[in-house]
Amino acid sequence: MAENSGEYIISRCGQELAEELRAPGLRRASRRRRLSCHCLAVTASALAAVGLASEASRSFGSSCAASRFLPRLRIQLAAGKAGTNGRLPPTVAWGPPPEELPEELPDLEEIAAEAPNLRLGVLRNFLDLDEAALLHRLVHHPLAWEVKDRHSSLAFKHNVRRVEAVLRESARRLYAKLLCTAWAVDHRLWRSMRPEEYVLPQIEYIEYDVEKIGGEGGIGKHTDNGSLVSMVVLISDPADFEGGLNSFSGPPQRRVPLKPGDAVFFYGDKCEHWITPVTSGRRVILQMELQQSPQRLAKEQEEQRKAAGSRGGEKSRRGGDKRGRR
Ligand SMILES: O=C(O)CCC(=O)C(=O)O
Ligand SMILES: [Fe+2]
Repeated sequence: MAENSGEYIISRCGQELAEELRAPGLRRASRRRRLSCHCLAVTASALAAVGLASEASRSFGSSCAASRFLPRLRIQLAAGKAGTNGRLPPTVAWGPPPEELPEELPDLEEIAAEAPNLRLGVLRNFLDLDEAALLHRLVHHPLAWEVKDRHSSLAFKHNVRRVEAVLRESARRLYAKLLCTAWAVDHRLWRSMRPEEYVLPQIEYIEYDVEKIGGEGGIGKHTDNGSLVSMVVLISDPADFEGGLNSFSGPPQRRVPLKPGDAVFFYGDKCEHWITPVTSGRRVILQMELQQSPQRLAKEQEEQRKAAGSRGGEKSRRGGDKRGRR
């Protein structure tokens, strides 16, 4: 196995990373030197983050400065589909640094529920005006792309652009703040993220613009399937729209009015949520979901299949009456 091939790197990073790197594609592409600079940089930083900095620079050259990325992020290259310039930026995994504990979050307001998984966390003034302005600018960047991936059974009227790649590349401090805070909130409220596992962050700029949509905006009751931690931050002025109140199933059912910059965190996969219709104006939010790894999802589904089998063929949770968003 040649030292500088993707295969070598993959063998050093272990089976899980190999799957995420989609080994054959990476090997072919790196041999022909046809991976985009962006992909190379992400790959290089992935290697640096798992302690293979010298391999990263040997394999991809010093032009892909691994140090451009936050060293505490464990990064992996995942699937790329058609999108920006015919390719979507790769999904990049994140895992909490094993040796660090999350911040204490003294300002976190906890909103109780009967079941621990339905607890909510609110951080007032989580993002400031400059951070909101940065988001309004970056959403027009070529690394942000439009998605239409909501489940067909879900009632929604809004426009969505994915921004995790542009945040990772151009607003690293903000990107790290979102992830580290979500990790800390999870640690306090649900402990759904396991320290040795990674998550796949999906960050979306979502706009409900009644004029643009040609009617009321909104999203019906749903769960964010596979999301261990979901976050919604209001980044427009409530004076600019009517309706759009964040609501969560209980017991007890809760409504969480947000002011600009306020964030609400919830266990997306478990806690049903929706907003009241946006009846006029324009409401904009930043939403983040920390999706569980495909390995964990497969394991969970297998356990559910087994449990359903032992209960005599009852439908699995995901195959039941959940209104999955995707
Ligand atoms: O607009 C919101 O506040 C919530 C959006 C949401 O839950 C979603 O897009 O999954
Ligand atoms: Fe949602």
